[in-house]
Amino acid sequence: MQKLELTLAIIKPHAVSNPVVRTFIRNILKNKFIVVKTKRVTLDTDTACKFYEEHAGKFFFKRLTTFMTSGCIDLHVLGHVNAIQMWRQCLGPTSVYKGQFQDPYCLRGMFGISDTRNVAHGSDSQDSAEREIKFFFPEFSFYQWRIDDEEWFRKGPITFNDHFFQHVKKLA
Ligand SMILES: Nc1ncnc2c1ncn2[C@@H]1O[C@H](COP(=O)(O)OP(=O)(O)OP(=O)(O)O)[C@@H](O)[C@H]1O
Repeated sequence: MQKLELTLAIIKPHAVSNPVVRTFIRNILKNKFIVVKTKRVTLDTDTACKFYEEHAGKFFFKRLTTFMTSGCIDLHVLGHVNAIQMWRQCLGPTSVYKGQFQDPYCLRGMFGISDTRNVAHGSDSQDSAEREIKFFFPEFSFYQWRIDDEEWFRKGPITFNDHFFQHVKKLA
């Protein structure tokens, strides 16, 4: 049986505040992933700087942290056998301009405004997924999570097989 992989998706402020983009992303999440946990928060500057500390000193750091504190963000823990790569594939390249040329149907290609306002974040490895999920969901237990029961996440057609759900039940 394949192991369930988790990743952290952050929907950035300009995407959360746009109902069309928000609904589009929500449909992707509910059709392609199991949404394990979700919450909406507004970051303060200290938290944003800590989350992006690996970029401290880079020319875009101030711009990035100011943007990330400018409105609500949506945090989602996503599950799939290949969650990290799949979500990053949905996002497309960091550079919106590259996205528009390489894969015009990726989220950043379609809805990105600039390299900073590039729609959403996705963990880039299993280690960073674990660190980032714990950062925003300190209470999260990797062995005792449950499938989020928000109505709009439950409605969608989820196309996972029985083995997958048995595995999910065992973990929950
Ligand atoms: N050259 C740049 N100019 C402006 N903003 C940038 C630039 N490079 C990165 N950023 C911002 O910093 C964030 C983190 O950068 P990183 O290099 O980790 O990109 P990523 O791994 O593609 O994106 P993310 O970590 O957000 O999923 C990017 O999502 C983007 O908002």
